[in-house]
Amino acid sequence: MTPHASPDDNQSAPEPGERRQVSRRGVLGIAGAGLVALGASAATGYAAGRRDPEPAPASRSYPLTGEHQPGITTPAQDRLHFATFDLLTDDRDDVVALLRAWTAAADRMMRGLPAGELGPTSGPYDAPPDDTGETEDLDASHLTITVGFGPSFFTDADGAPRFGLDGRRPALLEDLPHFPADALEDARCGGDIAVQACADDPQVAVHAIRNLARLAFGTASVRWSQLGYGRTSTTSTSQSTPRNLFGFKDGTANVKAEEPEALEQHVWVQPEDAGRRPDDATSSDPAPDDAWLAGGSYLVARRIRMTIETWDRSSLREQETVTGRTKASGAPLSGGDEHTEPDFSRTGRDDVPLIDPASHVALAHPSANGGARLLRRGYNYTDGSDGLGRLDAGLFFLCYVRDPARQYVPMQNTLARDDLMSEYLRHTGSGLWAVPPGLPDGSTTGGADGAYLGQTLFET
Ligand SMILES: C=CC1=C(C)c2cc3[nH]c(cc4nc(cc5[nH]c(cc1n2)c(C)c5CCC(=O)O)C(CCC(=O)O)=C4C)c(C)c3C=C
Ligand SMILES: [Fe+2]
Repeated sequence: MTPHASPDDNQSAPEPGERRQVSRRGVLGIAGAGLVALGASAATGYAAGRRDPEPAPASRSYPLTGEHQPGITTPAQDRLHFATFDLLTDDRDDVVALLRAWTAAADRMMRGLPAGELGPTSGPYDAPPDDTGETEDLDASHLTITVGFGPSFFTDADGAPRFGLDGRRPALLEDLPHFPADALEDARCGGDIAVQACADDPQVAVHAIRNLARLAFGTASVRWSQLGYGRTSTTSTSQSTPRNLFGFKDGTANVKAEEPEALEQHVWVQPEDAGRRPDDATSSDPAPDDAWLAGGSYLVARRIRMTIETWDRSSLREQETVTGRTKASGAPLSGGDEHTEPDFSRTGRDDVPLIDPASHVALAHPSANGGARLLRRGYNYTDGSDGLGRLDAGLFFLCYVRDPARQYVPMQNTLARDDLMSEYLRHTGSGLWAVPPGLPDGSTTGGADGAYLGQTLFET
């Protein structure tokens, strides 16, 4: 489906949990029929009593509610707009009001509705519209919005608590350590709040972030953002494996939605994790009061530039050795097909291992990481060229884990130190956020009583 194709041109069959829906304009057309009868006209400058449409039956739409936030195990969509925000206020009530407003808007946009109740053209003529309008003729396009809180959300630069959240910061939510060869740019790191918007239409993903930024005006501002295309992972067995910009299948051995035990073990923060400190913690501080995160997860983002031109001049043999898999089918070099488990003990001529022990797959495999796995959800990115005619392109690596200190940090240390692939990579952006659980099924959003993302942090 092209970005502006008719919503009837569904790109994919409905997924489990999907709703059927018409486009925003279609939904509003139904609601707006009454407006015509009332003689209402946007040109007169009045929004004459538009009803908030019923929860729209949707195609290509996922619900915001559920035990976990959407956008984690949801089948990875093809487009990403990721943004981080810094809060401009010291007032806890302002933060809660922002989270309420964002939740209501996210709920609406994920249903394929405008961000606000009036929409782009039916509000007061002399006020800014409560939706920016560029998705008027588009459906929900599988939009998911996922929100996380960074270390700086909880504590300021001097370590003092913010927003009355004393003791509420999970001990595992620390700035990531420096890794060998990191080339991080400050303007692509951190942020009090991260928002991941994924959709199958780039205009829908960008619209979501744009409207959340508009709603945040005066309370939070965008710190940095990243567009991504071409998912580089599969989060469901129903999906085919895509390719990254090195041309290799990426996402084969990912944790998938159909592995409930693996998700509990590797992705979802468990109730018994409350109060946990990293294994190397020496602090005598009291255990954190972080039971609010149960059912949530941790999100790691890394903007990884690939030195494409160097890669493109390397031989196929070198590319496959570095990766540990074949370029054609994605099968491990030890044999079999894409989904065959790698056999690291298998040797070839002169007893040399068929999979190089320093290959990416050998070093990222659970057997080299104490059994740790990640739920990867990355995207390709291309941000034009640098001043030297080289593509500024790579992988915007996103992963969700239950414990960043035990899962991501040691793996990244190993890869940065020993991975043959690291010669072709440069990490330029980074961040870690705690992603609160989802909204209970059946919750309503909006208004003073509505449920909101992060409610367990502020109200339990
Ligand atoms: C710290 C974690 C990881 C980073 C950073 C990372 C970067 C990165 N990866 C590729 C390409 C591939 N990765 C593959 C597998 C794979 N990668 C990680 C972790 C990180 N990758 C894991 C945990 C795994 C799975 C290992 C396993 O269980 O076997 C693959 C193989 C196909 C697959 O299973 O997905 C490729 C290809 C790039 C290009 C890259 C940075 C730009
Ligand atoms: Fe990888």
